[in-house]
Amino acid sequence: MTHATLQVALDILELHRAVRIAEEAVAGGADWIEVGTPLIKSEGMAAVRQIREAFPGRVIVADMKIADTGTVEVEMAAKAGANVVCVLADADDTVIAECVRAAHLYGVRVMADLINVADPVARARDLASLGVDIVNAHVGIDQQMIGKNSVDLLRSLAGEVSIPLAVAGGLDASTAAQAVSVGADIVIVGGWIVKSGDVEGSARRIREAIDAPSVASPAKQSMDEEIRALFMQVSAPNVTDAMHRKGAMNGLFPLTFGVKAVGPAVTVQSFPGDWAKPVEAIDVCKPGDVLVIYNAAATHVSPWGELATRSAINRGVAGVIIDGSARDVDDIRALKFPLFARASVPNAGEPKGFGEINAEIPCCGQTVRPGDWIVADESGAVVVPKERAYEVARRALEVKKNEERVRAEIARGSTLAEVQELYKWEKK
Ligand SMILES: O=C(CO)[C@H](O)[C@H](O)COP(=O)(O)O
Repeated sequence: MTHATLQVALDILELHRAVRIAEEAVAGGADWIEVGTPLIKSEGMAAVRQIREAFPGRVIVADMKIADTGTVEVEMAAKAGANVVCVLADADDTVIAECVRAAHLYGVRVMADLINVADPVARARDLASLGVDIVNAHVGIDQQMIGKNSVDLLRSLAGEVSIPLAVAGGLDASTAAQAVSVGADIVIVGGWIVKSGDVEGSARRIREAIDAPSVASPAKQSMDEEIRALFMQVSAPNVTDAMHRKGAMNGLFPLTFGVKAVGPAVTVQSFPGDWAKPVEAIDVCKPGDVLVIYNAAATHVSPWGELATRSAINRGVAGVIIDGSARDVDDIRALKFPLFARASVPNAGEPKGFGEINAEIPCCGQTVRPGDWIVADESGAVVVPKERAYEVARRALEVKKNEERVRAEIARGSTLAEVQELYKWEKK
């Protein structure tokens, strides 16, 4: 049976939480405990000391990401109780050599992190000859958000060096198993375990996956399918959080409930009382599109109602957003169609035909271009520029994951201020 080492990366800021999370991860089957870079930056070597004290028999990894002064940094981590110390593979050879010398003096190992290295295979060979003990095929969190993949990086290294290979970056149970089948000796998992609402269960699922790796690879999706699948897993608030609190439409309300609209925008520029372009635009939509209608914020007349909704359902339209009003709301609710507007009003106006389909439009304080992504739920609607849709969707999922563990800790009786140490982190 394969036995890869499972290293849990404590990538969190609060030390008191890190200890508990590590206990749960170890109970779920984690072997090594990594004091993650964010924890080291937040708490310093005290974090390494405390984790060492709490886990006397475990291998402790200090993810120092050393870039300079190799001796000093390896020494401080080793003296605090680390068994493995991480250096940036991109650091100068003099730094690597100093790390290796200091590691030998203190009886610890050096792991080199290949994050952002231009030629990972050549650099991994150099590192092995400089005396590094482990190389880590690591794709960083920001790089993951644009689709870079640590298993691909690991694959390129397999068989190229004789020292152990670690892998890190966005791994879950399925990709951890793939990593082991590609040749990983050490599987490093952060977010998927430590941000989970059930840390022990998540660690156990990874443990089981890497102990009996299956090589089945998931069916390939198109980029749009992937973006939609990601956005369907998150909420509109997760999305605006992922965009640094941007993108939300103001003054818009859900007129139907318990439904969500996700999809690329088909836009409509229209005028109050003129419902021709909004209705014609239904026939321009592809299944899964969201119709976004600028109707000059009018609240005295509606360009949308039940018959338009039934037509939109026939076309597979994912939802409608109106900077203006809608009517027949009772019928539309019964149809469970996602509809968002400023107001409801019974007047319909006339189909005159002014306006434009698929032009850039203003909508509730945002600019929407055809193809920009819309995520709308009962909290409201967010527009995501099409160029950043994949990245924002990935980041929104991270936001959601971050909330899972916090939610679990609140369920155990903590408050949000306690969990996040709000007072400590107030801006000074
Ligand atoms: O070193 C790191 C970030 O720089 C992380 O520890 C590593 O990427 C693992 O975390 P995750 O599984 O969340 O990607």
